[in-house]
Parts: sequence; C-alpha cells; structure tokens
Amino acid sequence: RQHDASKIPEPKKLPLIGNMYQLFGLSDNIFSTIQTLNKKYSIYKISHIFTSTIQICNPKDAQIFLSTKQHIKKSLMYRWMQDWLGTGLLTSEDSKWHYRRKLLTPAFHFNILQEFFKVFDEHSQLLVEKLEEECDKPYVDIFSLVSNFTLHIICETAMGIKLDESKKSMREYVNAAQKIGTVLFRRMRRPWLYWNFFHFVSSNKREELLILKTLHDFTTSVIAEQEKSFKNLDVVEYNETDGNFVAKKRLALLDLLMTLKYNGSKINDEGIREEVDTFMFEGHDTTAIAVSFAFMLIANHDEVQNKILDEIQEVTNNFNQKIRFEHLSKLRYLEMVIKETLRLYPSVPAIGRKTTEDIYTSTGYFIPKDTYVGVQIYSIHHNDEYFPNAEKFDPDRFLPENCQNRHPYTYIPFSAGPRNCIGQRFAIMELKMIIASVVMNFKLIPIDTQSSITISSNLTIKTTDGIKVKFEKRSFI
Ligand code: HEM
Repeated sequence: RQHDASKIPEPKKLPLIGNMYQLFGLSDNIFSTIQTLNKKYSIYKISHIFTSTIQICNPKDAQIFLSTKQHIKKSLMYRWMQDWLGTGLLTSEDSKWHYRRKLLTPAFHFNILQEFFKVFDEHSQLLVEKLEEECDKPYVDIFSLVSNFTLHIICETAMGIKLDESKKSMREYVNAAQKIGTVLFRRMRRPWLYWNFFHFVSSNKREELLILKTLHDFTTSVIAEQEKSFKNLDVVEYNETDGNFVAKKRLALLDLLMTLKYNGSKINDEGIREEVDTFMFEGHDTTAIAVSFAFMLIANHDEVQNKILDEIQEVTNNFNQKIRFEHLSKLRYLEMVIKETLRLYPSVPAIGRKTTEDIYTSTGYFIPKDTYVGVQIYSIHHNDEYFPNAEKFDPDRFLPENCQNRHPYTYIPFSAGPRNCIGQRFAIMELKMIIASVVMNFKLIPIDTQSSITISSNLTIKTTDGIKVKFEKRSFI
C-alpha cells in the first residue's frame, strides 16, 4: 500500500497555477483536453493554489466512492450551483439529503410512472406532428426541438401543470438552463473566481444573476400555477419514530411537497422551490440530450433502425395497435439501443464528491478525508479495456450474455449506489416512448455523425453546433 496522496500521478505542474492551466483555453476543446488526460491516467490529481481534485477514470475506484452511504457529500461545483438549486436533492448533504431522498422516492414509484404514461404518449404524438412539419427541411436541429417536449413532460408529470404552448418564458427557461452551465464551467477554469469575493465582483457573477432571474421566474410561475389548483387532501400522518411527516397516499412530486407544506411538515416554500428547480432541470435536459444522440446514432445505423422497427411491429401486432404501457417492457432491443446511446454519450459526463473519511483506492493510493473526487463517467464508458472498440455503436453489448463479465461500475450513466439518479426509470420510459413513436413514423436520415460533432463541456454533455438529423415520413404505416 502506498500511504501517500502525493504519489497520485499529476500532469505537469507550474508554480501557483498548478496543472489547472491544462484546462484553460476555448471551452470547446476543454472536453477533449480532459478526455486526453483521462485516457492517459486511470487516476490523477488536478490542482491549483486553492484546491485539488482526484479524478477517477476506472470502475473499481468509482465503486469505492459511489457504492457506500459514506461519501454522499458533493464537490465544489455543486456548492456553486446552490444559488440556483438551493440545497435540493442534487446538491444537499447529510441529514437533509437523507430526509428528502426518503420523502421523494415514492413520487417515482412504478404506479405513479404508470399514471404518467398518458403524458409521455400525448407529447410523443405531438412531437410526431411537429416533425411532420419539418420533413421538407434539409435537417432538424434535434436538441432545441426536443427539449421543448421534455420540458412539457416534466411539468405535466412531476409538477402536475399543463404549460401554455405559447409561453415565451418556456423557451427562455430552456436557453437559460444551457447558459448557466457555461457560467459555472467558466468559474471552474478561473482559479481566482474560486474566491467568493472575486467572483462576487466579476462579470461572470453579473451574467449568472441575470440567468438565475430567468430560471427562477419560470419555476416560481410553475409553483404559483400549481398552487392555484391544489386541493389539500387529508393524507399526511406524523411518524413518531423519525419525527417526520409522511404522505399516506402516493402523490406526484409537487403535489406531495404542497401537501406536506399545508400540513405542518418541514417542507416550506423554500424547500418546494429547491426541488422544483432541481427536478425541472434534471428532468428535461438529460432526457432531451439522450433523445438527440439516440436519433443521430439510429440515423447512422440502418440495421439498428430496422431492428427497432421490427420489434415495434411485433409488439403492436403489425402496427395495428398504439404503443401501450405494457408494450414498453417488451421493447427489449430498443432498451439496448438506449443503453448504448447513454454509454457513448452519458448525459451527465462526470460527477463530483467529497470524501468524508480517509480512504484507500483499489491500487492503494491514500486519499485523506475532505478531498474532492471526480468520477469521469464518460471516460470509463469510452475505455477499450472495458468496451472493446469503444467508439463503435453496438447495442448488442447490452445482450445479457455480453454484460455478465463486465464490472458493474464500467457502465454508470445514472451514477450508482445510494445517490444514484432518482429519475432513472422515468427517463427510460420516456425515452422508449419518444423514440418508438418517432421511428415508427419516420425514417431517420443521417446528417451529423459521431465524427462530425464536437462535444463541449457543460454540466451535461452538449455539442458545439447542435445535432442534426433529417426525418422522412414512412408511407407504409
Ligand atoms: C437520461 C436521463 C438521465 C440521466 C443520464 C441522469 C443521470 C444522473 C446522474 C449521473 C446523477 C448523479 C448526479 C450526481 O451524483 O451528481 C443523477 C442524479 C439525479 N437525477 Fe438524473 N438522470 C437522468 C434523468 C433524470 C430525470 C428524468 C429526473 C427527474 C425526473 C432526474 C432527477 C435526478 C435527481 C433529482 C438527481 C439527484 C439524486 C440524489 O442526489 O439523490 N434525472 N442523474
């Protein structure tokens, strides 16, 4: 065992600015700079005068940090996100996180998801209608179109409100949600902005405040709208053992939070705002990204597209029935396509933690308590050692027999362990419904390819120039 954190490999350092300078430069190529480092080392340290982070690019160490209840504290980036998300489920720690996680888990129970199906269906059909209007165009920039639909879906399901289609604030919200990531990333790359004072007086902060206003105005209007129609049912009881209030009936997210607020629990207006901001963002952006990359990959792989279509044909009795809730679990090949899309393009490419006790890595490096750690999901997914010919899109990697011998932490698009994604099943259902509805109605024609796009760094994975796909109406259905 090597008992020394200083033994962890470090890319070349300079005085004061450490090796952080490696990440300076244009935001477009930062992503590839990070990936080059990630390919070179399976674990390494990146640092400057104010802070250092251990980057983990291998599944064994990812398991050490993610699988236990021990390391649920988050890294610096999540603290910077608190002006936006408060301490909602994604950014909270310790007892607050435990309480909220326990409280909100039933809001994504199977029975609730089943009720959401009609919303997934309705918006998938509306997306099909919208794409029909786009068939004449040389291509569709898919993310900006789909994110509108996924925002509607999260509002109508988890928040329980129907958005007004013409609402200008909706588009503004989606744009602001893209911009906030850029502002947060800019801070990460400028060491002097780690100092709250310097950040407070910077132009970055001024930009952040404007963006936050747009984001918060939108979520505030969603809460106000839901509150107008909210009916307070007597479904809350006090749990003597843990001193918390619980709902006796399963409720969707915002209904649950409102019910608890009106019945004297710990949830107040601020708590509601935190969770609405958190779920609104996590719930629409991640899924829109996944749909966009899935369309690009399907368009570029005819054999995959045909297999998806064959499976839908079989499940819907030769396209004679509409896709129903019970069909979703039968769309097994489509599920493999979604998994392979999330391997190549995990919507959340990296996550951060802070150690809560001294720890040894799988190769014996010592990491002391209170160290920031980054788990590099994208680079674990792109490692040829775990996924031979890793850049190749091959859904068969997820055939049961092909998964057996893989370390479980080689594939972690939803993270893993107690702080994994609470919306995982929601996301898979929504993706299945949207992709099946679109492939059933259109032939997807490639415009962008895996090599034509440039991935850019943001909180979630983005490209510098959108993702372009062409849609051609199928005539035989
Ligand atoms: C393809 C879609 C999605 C992907 C790839 C994804 C991925 C992730 C990942 C990697 C995390 C861990 C973040 C971290 O530890 O910092 C996470 C957490 C989370 N996700 Fe998702 N997510 C998706 C969809 C959703 C949806 C649809 C929702 C809401 C309905 C959602 C809500 C959340 C929340 C609230 C957390 C924080 C959980 C906690 O800390 O207890 N996600 N997600």
